[in-house]
Formats: sequence, C-alpha cells, structure tokens
Amino acid sequence: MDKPPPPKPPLLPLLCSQLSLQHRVNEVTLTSAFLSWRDVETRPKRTSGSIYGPLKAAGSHYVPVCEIISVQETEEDCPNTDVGKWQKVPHNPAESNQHAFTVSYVERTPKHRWRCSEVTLHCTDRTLCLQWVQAIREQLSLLTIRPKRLLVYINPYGGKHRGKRIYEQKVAPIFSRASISTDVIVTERANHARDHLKTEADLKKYDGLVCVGGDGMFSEIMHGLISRTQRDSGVDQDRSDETLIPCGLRIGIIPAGSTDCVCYATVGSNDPVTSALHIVVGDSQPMDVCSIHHNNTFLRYSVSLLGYGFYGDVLTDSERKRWMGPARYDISGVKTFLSHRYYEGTISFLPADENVGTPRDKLQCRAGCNICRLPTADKQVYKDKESGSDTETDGAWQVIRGKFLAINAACMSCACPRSPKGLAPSAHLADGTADLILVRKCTRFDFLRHLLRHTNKDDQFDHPFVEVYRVRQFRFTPRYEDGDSELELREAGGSGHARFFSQICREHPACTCSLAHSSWNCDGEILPHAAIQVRVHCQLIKLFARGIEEQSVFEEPYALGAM
Ligand SMILES: CCCCCCCCCCCCC/C=C/[C@@H](O)[C@H](COP(=O)(O)O)NC(C)=O
Ligand SMILES: Nc1ncnc2c1ncn2[C@@H]1O[C@H](COP(=O)(O)OP(=O)(O)O)[C@@H](O)[C@H]1O
Ligand SMILES: [Ca+2]
Repeated sequence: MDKPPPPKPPLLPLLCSQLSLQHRVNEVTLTSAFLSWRDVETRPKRTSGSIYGPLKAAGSHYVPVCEIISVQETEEDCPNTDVGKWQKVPHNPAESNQHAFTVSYVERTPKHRWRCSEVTLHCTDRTLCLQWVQAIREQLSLLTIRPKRLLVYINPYGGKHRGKRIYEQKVAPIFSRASISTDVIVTERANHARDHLKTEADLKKYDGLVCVGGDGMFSEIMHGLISRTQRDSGVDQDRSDETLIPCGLRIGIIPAGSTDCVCYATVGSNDPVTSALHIVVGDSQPMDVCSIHHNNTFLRYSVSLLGYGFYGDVLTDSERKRWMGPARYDISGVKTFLSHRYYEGTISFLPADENVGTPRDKLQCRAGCNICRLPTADKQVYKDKESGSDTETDGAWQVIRGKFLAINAACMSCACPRSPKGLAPSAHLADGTADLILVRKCTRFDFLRHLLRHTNKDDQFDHPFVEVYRVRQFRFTPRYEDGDSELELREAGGSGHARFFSQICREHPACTCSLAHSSWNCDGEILPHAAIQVRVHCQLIKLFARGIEEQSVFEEPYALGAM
C-alpha cells in the first residue's frame, strides 16, 4: 500500500557521461538503482530545496534498473532488415557516424498497462558505447529474480481463438529482446498442458511457466503444477487436512481467454504486453488456492470463482455454446437470470481471524498489501490441531441453512473487464482466506439490482438478502443430496414429492431439472458433486505479477522516463 519512496540521490554513480540524445547533450548516470539522464543544455530552475529539484523538470528522466528490459548496441544509419524499414538519419551530420546504444524499459500508461519504451544514447566513441552497454548488462545480471528459461503453453482455442497470434506477435518479441529462452507447447486437447506438467515436463530446466489462454487454461496449468509438486514431495492431495507444499515455479498469464479474471485481478489489466513485461522483470505475487474435496476424494483446486446456483447454472448452460466465444456467458447469463432458480442447502464455515478484515472493507488488496504480509492466519489451524484442540468441534464453525439463488466463494477479487471491482472487491490475493457470498432467495427485480451492482460503483453486498463472510474453510450440503443423505431428506421432512424428483434426477443425470441441485462452477469447470468441503491454502502458488499498483505509482517521478 505504501507509496514508493522517491528515487534516492545517485550517491555512487557507476558510470556518468555526457551523451547525446536527439542532438542534445545529456548527462547520463548509472547507479545500482537507476539509469538517469538530464538535458544539460536547458538547466531547469529549482523550485524547492529538494536535491531532486522539480522532478518534472524538462529533460530529467529516471528509470529504475529493475525496470530496464534490455540494452543493445544500436546499428546506426543502415537499413533495419528486421522490420524492413530504414532508421531515421540524424539531422546533425556530426552524429551520423557516432556509436549508440538503446535501452528498452517499462513505461506505465493508464489503466495499469505497461509498455516498452526506448531511449537511444549516442557516444563519441565505440569504447565508451561498449562500456555503457556492459555496465548496464552487468546491473541487469544482478537481478537474479528474472526468469531466463520459460515453458510456455498456448491454448489455441481459448477466448476468440487468438492465443497463438497474441503470443507470436506481442509476447515472443519481448521475451527475445530480454534474452529469455522458451520452449513452446501449443496444446492439442483439453488437459494436455495439465498432464504434461504432471508427468512429463522436466521442470528443473525452467524458471517459470507461461499460460496463454483464459481462466480455464490457467486452472489446468495450476492443477498440473500443484499436483506435481505434491507428488514429488509425497503429499496425498486426497486428504483434505494435508498441509500442501507451495509450488516453486512462478506462472505468468498471457490473457487470451473469455473472462481472464486471474490476470486482471493480479495485474490490473488483461493486456498481453503488460503481462509479458511483468514476466520479464521477474515479479512475484503469491496467491491463495482453495482445495475442494467430496468426502475424502480430492476434486479440484480453485483460485477465482467457486459458485453454486446462479454461476453454476450459467456455466452449465454456456458450455453448450462454446462456439460463441466470450459472448456465451452473456446469453447464458440472461437465460439463467430469467429461470430464477433457488437451491436449498446448508453452509458451514470457519471464519477467518479478525485481523484480516471483512469482505465489506473499503480497503482493497493492492501491490505490497499489508494484510497479505501478515503472518499467515492459515497456520493457526494446524497449530490448534497439533496442540490437540480440534477447531472443528470447538464451536468456531458457523452453520447457515436456507434457500439460495447463489453461493459464491472467491479467494481473490475476481475483477475482470465485465466487473472491474469483481465479485469480492475486498478479497485479498494472499491472506489465506476466501470471501463467501450468500444470496438468498429474493425477487427477480432485487436479484437483478444485485447483479447490476457488480458492474458499477454501488455496493453489491448492501442488500438484505446478501450475506458475506471471510472464511478459511467451508462446507456445503444440498438439502436433497444424492445417495448418502436419504436420512437428511427424511429428517428435513422431505416430501415424497421431493424424493421422487431427486430419484428421477439420480437416474437421469442429464436431466437439467434443478429441483434439488445446481452445480459448482469452479474457475469455469463444472464439478461433479454438489456436496463439497473447501479449504483455503495460503500462498500455495506464485504468479509473475505484483498485485494491482496504486495509481500514484505511475505518477511522477516514476513516469519520468516517458519521452
Ligand atoms: C444480467 C447482468 C449480469 C451481470 C453480472 C456481472 C457479474 C460478473 C462477475 C464475474 C465474476 C467472474 C469470475 C470468473 C470466473 C471464471 O473463472 C470463469 C471461467 O472463465 P474462462 O471462460 O475460463 O475465461 N468465468 C465465468 C463467467 O464463469
Ligand atoms: N487444444 C485444446 N483443445 C481444446 N480445449 C483445450 C485445448 N487446450 C486447452 N483447452 C481447454 O479449453 C478450456 C477453455 O480454455 P480457456 O483458455 O480458459 O478459454 P476461455 O476463457 O474461452 O474459456 C480450458 O478448460 C482448457 O482445458
Ligand atoms: Ca485470499
């Protein structure tokens, strides 16, 4: 949350020269933290006592070394065969035979988008030019968090089927400029990436994974990596009380899907170039993951939306409309809204510690979030267990029964272009909790008001039929469960009528009659069971991201690099 400190004065310049930039003399300085250049032909007036002077002063630029993408010696005055264009011939004839180098660096633009900007600096002789290139490269080589070798998976059918083109045109050139080597796999079927990661991939060869696709594709890669990590460490993921081993490799997401909420909620935009640059600079954002079990069988992991009722039904309907691309969610959304089905069941949950806040906090999770840096609340559960007190029976669990239009859980905001603040606007990426949102039966009109508030600034939780809880674990049992809760059916006074229909549904699994059940939408996959147990695993995975930056971060002085 903290505003980054202003750049420190360059106490120990590693290199300082007068170089020419667009035919003007600039004093160029490299320190271990910044590359800066200042036009010395127009000396700006200082307006305050600060040694930085007015940082907006014309001609002063600071680029943090950690945001430099690459440095290259520039070939002057020759046709650039790569792009088939001639470079601009300098006006000043004296400059035409000079040596130059080009530094590419991150430039922030509105809406959290990053772009690759360049500055070309001319030197009087080649030795000086090489000295500069070498000095900058040396500083870059000290940034050991940057990945050098990546394994890339592309889903050619995600979103609008543009994954391959997006990767080739926008991302691969950035990786090659940053000297990142890649192995690229274009998937041939669903679960290809997951299975490859689970069993075949030689993960030791890589510093990270890249997923080109949507939330479904990300989910595949996450499943492959988590399962592989547990198997390699001898951890049984079927046991719902296991402490899972965090994954070592970071995952980068190049958005090319329908919803792209994991990317949007961790980076602030769904822009392929921005994501590629976050990978290049080696960002790292830990992220919570929910594990979902049915009795003692592992079903799936979830990071974004785990939704029963409305979002489950939207997904079930939209799967038949995949050919429509992203628009399928709008059509199925309207259809599901009109059907206005509600489902009965019981939710039990273990509330999170108070110090992590509540789902209605005004405070949102942003880059460097203080709540996510707290010692993890998650660990408390295991401590309680070890000391013999069973948290499950000591009264901490709360139980809610009712008729629900929607039951949603999200361990992050789920912000996406459709809903910029997300399903759970105050959920934290890495605090070990999920926000549980219960929407009880209400009128169609009220439900519509609630849904529409996801798309504007109004508070979607400010309705009498909506309840929200911040939880570490929860369970759901539908009132009329298949197979194992005949007893509950009888206890609950289940009418012969209900039993009759639940019987029909059991015998005709394809029947979409939803008297008793909806399905869970788990990050865009349909789960086979309605009765589930869910637990949040704090910071189980890491992404090449940094969380959403506060707007002030890309105000001065950090934007001074803009030319
Ligand atoms: C009638 C008006 C309705 C407006 C409701 C707007 C609410 C939007 C909240 C969206 C939350 C999305 C959470 C992300 C879910 C993804 O995991 C999943 C799968 O995404 P994918 O297809 O793989 O990109 N997408 C959906 C829509 O279920
Ligand atoms: N080559 C492939 N052919 C068919 N399906 C695939 C392929 N590769 C991945 N998938 C599956 O496609 C599904 C949707 O992919 P995703 O990239 O999330 O796009 P969208 O956001 O449009 O749903 C994922 O669940 C993934 O498992
Ligand atoms: Ca969380």
